[in-house]
Amino acid sequence: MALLDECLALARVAGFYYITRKLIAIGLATANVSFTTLAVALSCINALLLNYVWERRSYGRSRRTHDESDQGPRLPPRYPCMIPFLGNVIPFLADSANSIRKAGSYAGNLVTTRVPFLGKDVYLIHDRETIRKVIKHQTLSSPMDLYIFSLKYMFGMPKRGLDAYRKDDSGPLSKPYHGSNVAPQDRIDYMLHENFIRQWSGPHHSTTTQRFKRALVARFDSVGLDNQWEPVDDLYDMMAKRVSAALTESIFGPSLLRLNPNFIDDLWKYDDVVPYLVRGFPRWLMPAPYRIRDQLRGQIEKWYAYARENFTADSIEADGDGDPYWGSEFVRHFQKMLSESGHDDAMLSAQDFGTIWAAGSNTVPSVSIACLHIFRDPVLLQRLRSEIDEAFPTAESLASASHQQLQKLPLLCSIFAETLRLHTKVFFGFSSPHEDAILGRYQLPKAQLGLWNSDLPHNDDTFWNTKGGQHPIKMFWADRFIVYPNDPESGPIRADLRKREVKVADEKNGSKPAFTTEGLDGAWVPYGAGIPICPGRLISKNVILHTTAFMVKNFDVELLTNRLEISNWRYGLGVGRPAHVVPARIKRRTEKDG
Ligand code: HEM
Repeated sequence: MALLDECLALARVAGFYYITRKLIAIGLATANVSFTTLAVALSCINALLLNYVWERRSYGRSRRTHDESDQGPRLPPRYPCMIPFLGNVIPFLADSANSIRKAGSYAGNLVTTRVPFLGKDVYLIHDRETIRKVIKHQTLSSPMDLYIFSLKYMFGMPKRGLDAYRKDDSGPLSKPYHGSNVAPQDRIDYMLHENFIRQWSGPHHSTTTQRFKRALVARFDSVGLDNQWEPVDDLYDMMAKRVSAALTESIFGPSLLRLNPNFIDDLWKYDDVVPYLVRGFPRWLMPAPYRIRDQLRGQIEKWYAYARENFTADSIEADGDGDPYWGSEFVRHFQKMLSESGHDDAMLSAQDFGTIWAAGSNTVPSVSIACLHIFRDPVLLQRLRSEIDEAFPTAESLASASHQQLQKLPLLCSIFAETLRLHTKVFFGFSSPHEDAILGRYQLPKAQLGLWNSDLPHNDDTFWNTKGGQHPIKMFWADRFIVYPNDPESGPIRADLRKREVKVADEKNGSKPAFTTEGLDGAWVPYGAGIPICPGRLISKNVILHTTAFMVKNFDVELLTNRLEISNWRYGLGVGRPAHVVPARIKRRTEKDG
C-alpha cells in the first residue's frame, strides 16, 4: 500500500513536471520571454522536482527501516517538501486537516515524523507508543514561543508584556529547569501555572462548579420558557451563549457581564474570526478581527476599574472563593500577582481575555454538540433520561447533585467522552527547553517544537472499538466508552487489543455497565497530556456533565433538521462548530412529563 502510494505520488510529480515544461514552452512561444530567463526558470523547476522525488523516496525508505528497527533513540524520518526553507508551510496552512493526516500516518499506521516548516523542523508525534512517552516525560512543557504567539496575535498582549514571557525559560514547575537562570519574581510561567492548578484542581474547582450551576439555571430561567413549545432559530447558538455566560460568570463574576451586556455576543463574534488571527493576517489587511479583539479588552478593563472601586475583603463569600466583583480567588490572585510583577491593565486584560476564551471555546461547543447528538436520537434520549431520573428523581435533586455523583452515570460520561473524541481536533504543543527529550525510539531535540493533533489518535480505527464496523470511527456512538459485563465486545478498545492495553481489569465494576477510559493513554487526548495538559479539564468535565443532564432533565427539544455537520475551518483550534444553523422548538418539562 505504501509502495503504491509512493508510485502514485511519483507519477503525479512526473505528470506535473511534464505539463509544467509544456506550459513554459507554450509561454515562451507566445510571450516575449528571453531564452536565458526561461532556461533559469526551467532549471530551478527541474531541481525542485528532482529534489522532491528524491526526498519522497528517502522518506519512504527511512520510514520502513525506522518503523521496523528497534535501535536506540533517533530523529524521526524527515517528511518531504517541495520548496526548501518554506518547507510544508503552503500545504499545511491551506489544508491543515489533510496535510496533518498525511504526515501523521504511513501505511495505515500513526507515525512520528519530522516536518520541515519555515527553515525549522516540527516534530509531529502521533504514534501511541511515543505519545505515552510524552505523557510521562518530566522536562516537557508548553513551548513559551506558542504561548507568546497566542498572547500576541490572539489576545493582543503589548510588546512590553511579551518581553516578560520571552525572558522566562524556567518552566511551569516549582523547581526551575536545570540550566535556567531566571529570578524567582520573573518566573511568569510558573506563577501562571501554579494559579491555574491551585484554583482549578483543588477545592475551588467545586466552588466554581457550584457557581456555574447557579448561573446556568438563572440564564435559562431568564428565557421564560414554559411547557408550551417555543421556536428557536438556532439551538446551538441559543445553548452556547447561555453556557458561555454561566461559565464566564463562574470564574470572572457577574460584574463583568452586567457592566458589558454585549460581552458574550462579542466574544462569539471574536471566536468566529480567531482562525484569521491565528493565520497572522495583519491589521491593515483585515481590521475587523482586531477591532472586536480590542473592544473585548476594553470591556475587560472597564470592569477592572469598577471592581477595584467596589471590592473589599468583606465581599468574599462564605466559601472563601467567590465574590460579586472579581468573581473568584483565581482572578483576585492573578490581579495581585501579575500587577506586582509589572503587568499594567493592557497586559492584564490580554492575559484574562486569553483565559476567558480558553475556558469557553471548547467546553461550550462540546456541551452544545453533545446535546444535539442526544436530542436527534429519541432512543438515546430516553435511555439517558432513565439513567438520570433513576439517580435524581426530581429537578431539585439533580440541581444539588455533586460532580462525583454525576460521574457515576455511565451513559452520561460516555456521551461526554465520545463527543470530545469525535469533535476535538486540537493541536497540542510541547518542548524541552534545555535538554533533548528521549521519547522511546525517538528523540525530540532541545528547544524544538513537538506537536500532535488529537484528530489522529481519536480516529485510529486500528485501536478503537467499532464493534466490527457497526459503529464506524467517524460516527458518534454513545456507548463507545462503556464496558458491559456480559458483552466481551464492548468497551472503547478493539476486543483483540483489550487484554494487552487494559492493565487493571474493569471487571472491578461487578455486574453493572461502567464508563471507562482504562488503557486509553495516548489514544484519548482532548485535553493534551503530561505536564502541559489543560489545567481547566476538571471544570470542563463538570460543566459538560452537568449541563447535559440539566438539559435532558428539564427540557423537551425537537430538532427541525436532521443535519449535523461540523465545519473543518477551525481545524487544530479545538472542538468544531456546526457548519449550519440548527432550528428547533423547545419547551420546559413538568413533573408530569417525568
Ligand atoms: C472541552 C473543553 C476543553 C478542551 C478540549 C481543552 C483543551 C486544552 C488543550 C489541548 C490545551 C493545551 C494547549 C497547548 O498547550 O498546546 C489547553 C490549555 C488551556 N486550557 Fe483548556 N480545554 C478545555 C476546557 C478548558 C476550561 C474549562 C478551562 C478553564 C476553566 C481551560 C483553560 C485552559 C488554559 C488556561 C490553558 C492554557 C494553559 C497553559 O498555559 O499551559 N480549558 N486546553
